[in-house]
Amino acid sequence: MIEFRQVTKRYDSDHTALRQVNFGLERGELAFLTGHSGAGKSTLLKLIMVMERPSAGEVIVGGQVLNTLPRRQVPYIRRHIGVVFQNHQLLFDRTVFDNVAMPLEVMGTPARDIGRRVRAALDKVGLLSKEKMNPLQLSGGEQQRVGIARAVVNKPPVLLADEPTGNLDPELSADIMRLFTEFSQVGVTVLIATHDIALINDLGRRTLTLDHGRLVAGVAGGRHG
Ligand SMILES: Nc1ncnc2c1ncn2[C@@H]1O[C@H](COP(=O)(O)OP(=O)(O)OP(=O)(O)O)[C@@H](O)[C@H]1O
Repeated sequence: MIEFRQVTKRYDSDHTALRQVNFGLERGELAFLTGHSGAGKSTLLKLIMVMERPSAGEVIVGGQVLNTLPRRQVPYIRRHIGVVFQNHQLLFDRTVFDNVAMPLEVMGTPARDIGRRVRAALDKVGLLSKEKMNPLQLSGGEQQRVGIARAVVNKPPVLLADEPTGNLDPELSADIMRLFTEFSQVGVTVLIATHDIALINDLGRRTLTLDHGRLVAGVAGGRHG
């Protein structure tokens, strides 16, 4: 579902963020992406989201080579990629329902489908009863779950998360990871960038480790230690 072939990303002559990175993630695979600050994790996620383009090599998502994708097609690719951020990026002047509905409204989904799909996503993350609330009235863990509902409301085949448990205690982090695992079980390819080694070791999933832009480990089923 996601494939990197000899991918190098150079921002300028002094900043090479990724060096000849190779890996592939299958449909329904859940993997972690880790490495020191500045190792290139965010850059790798941005290449998948087509927020950046590679300097060399190929990034392939869902069989589509993204390098040469015309700019006007970028929004269509992005619809297939749900993204969860550490700081939720929720709008605090809208209800929980309206926050989750946003991607569907952007896509022009008919109003009669929006209600059904938003409620299905909120139900999935256990927040159906809070749809009319303002995100500010929710706890940090609940806000993060609203962010996850918004990321999956249009059923993307790929889900990316950048430090999704950064501000949460271990119990809430485990809840969030359970959700990600459930999405992978229904075929979503999930890639989670994190510094949280405990989280990684708990799940015993494949870990892609970056070190100064190079992929140094990415063994299937490998544990990080
Ligand atoms: N827009 C940019 N222009 C120039 N250099 C950049 C740009 N974005 C990132 N870099 C550089 O690329 C390298 C990788 O950065 P990146 O943000 O991908 O790392 P990261 O692993 O996500 O770090 P962190 O864990 O701190 O978020 C760093 O040296 C960074 O300074």
